[in-house]
Amino acid sequence: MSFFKRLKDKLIGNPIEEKVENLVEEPSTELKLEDTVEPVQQESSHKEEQEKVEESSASEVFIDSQASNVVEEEKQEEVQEIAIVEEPVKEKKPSAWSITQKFKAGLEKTRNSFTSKVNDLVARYRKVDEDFFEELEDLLLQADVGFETVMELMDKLRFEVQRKNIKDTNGIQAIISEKLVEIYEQGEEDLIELNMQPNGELTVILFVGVNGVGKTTTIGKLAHRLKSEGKTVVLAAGDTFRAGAIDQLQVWGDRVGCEVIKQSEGSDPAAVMYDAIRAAKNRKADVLICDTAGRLQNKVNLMNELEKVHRVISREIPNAPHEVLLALDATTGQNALVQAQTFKEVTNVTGIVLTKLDGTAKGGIVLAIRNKLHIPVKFVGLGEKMDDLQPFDAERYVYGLFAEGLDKELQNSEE
Ligand SMILES: Nc1nc2c(ncn2[C@@H]2O[C@H](COP(=O)(O)OP(=O)(O)OP(=O)(O)O)[C@@H](O)[C@H]2O)c(=O)[nH]1
Repeated sequence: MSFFKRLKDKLIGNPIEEKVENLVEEPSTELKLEDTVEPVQQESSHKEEQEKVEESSASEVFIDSQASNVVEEEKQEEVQEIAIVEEPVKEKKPSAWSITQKFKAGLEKTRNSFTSKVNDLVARYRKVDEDFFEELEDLLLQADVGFETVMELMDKLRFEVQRKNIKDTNGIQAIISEKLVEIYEQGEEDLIELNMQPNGELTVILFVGVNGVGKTTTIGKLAHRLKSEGKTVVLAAGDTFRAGAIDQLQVWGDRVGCEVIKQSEGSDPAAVMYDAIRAAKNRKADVLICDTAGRLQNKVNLMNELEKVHRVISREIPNAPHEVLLALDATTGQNALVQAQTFKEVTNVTGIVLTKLDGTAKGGIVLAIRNKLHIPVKFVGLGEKMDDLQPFDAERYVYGLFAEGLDKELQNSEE
């Protein structure tokens, strides 16, 4: 299958199949959205409306009107059918296209800065030559893509241009996109999924990262995501150091509808973890998400604290924590790489959550992180809303970088 056909399938999904899936899996969603007044669910309702708009704009571009009529009719039947079901279980799955739109919106700053410069370059040069490559190299470095990745990409581009005997700079964005996905995905496609425990066993996720990167917000968003998948989530307020951290997590717990296990400020985080594991097991929860303090100023303290927390958790549940997610703020650029290096030295980080990707024009940092640290970026923060935390997806990311340039290629790709 060609790159663009694969990209198209991924980005827009199959709207009709998605409707059928939602009908089978989540029969009570519409009732929940109409009948409840909780803030979380109101937000979901808003999200639904947004998705309808987004889906219809996707239809304009990619789906013929007949297919979208079928979807519309099915949707109406669905509302009538499910009005009699009472207990909501899961939220309706967002469509593939609505997730793609989130990446597009979240990467707007990067697109406006980096991609518009690429467009200028293409307009100025018209012909692919060494000077063109050199300027492109500079642009990629400015977008924080990282030296090694840029070099690898440039080698691949030169090779491809030669192989296909490409002379014209038009369409170079499409080739850059293809090569970026290739570089990102090489050899490590499966690592984006969270390591969830089977058979209803408790999954423990430990969050680490310095203060201010958006750790608490991310924990709240992840809890919301897991809850909307039908999981029971408990939160552990393990940041007992920063003033207000416990209350802030409690606010998120209330918003999302999760129990928060906490002690007073200044208490031992390991003791909080112990209580939290007991509580989560008693409640037969599926997931326990643990906040921790991010004191980077003193590496020895940080190491001791995380070691103790680890020890307590794995004494209660062998092999836990199942994930250690490092929250990094994308707007801090290269500094995020330095933080990651330090955390990597003190604990076994299994994945990165890159927050505030929507707030930077240097979204290339995703590629630098992957290349420098060899730790998968599992989630990206694409905005402040509850559902703006998305599993990282290389194809959607690349689409977010070159959306306008790629739309034409996608439309022309084989059906
Ligand atoms: N635009 C945007 N803002 C975000 C994102 N993630 C978090 N934020 C915002 O960043 C700010 C800081 O997030 P918090 O979770 O409160 O982080 P903190 O309390 O300063 O510190 P920690 O919890 O220790 O990281 C808040 O205003 C969040 O709404 C994101 O992905 N995009």
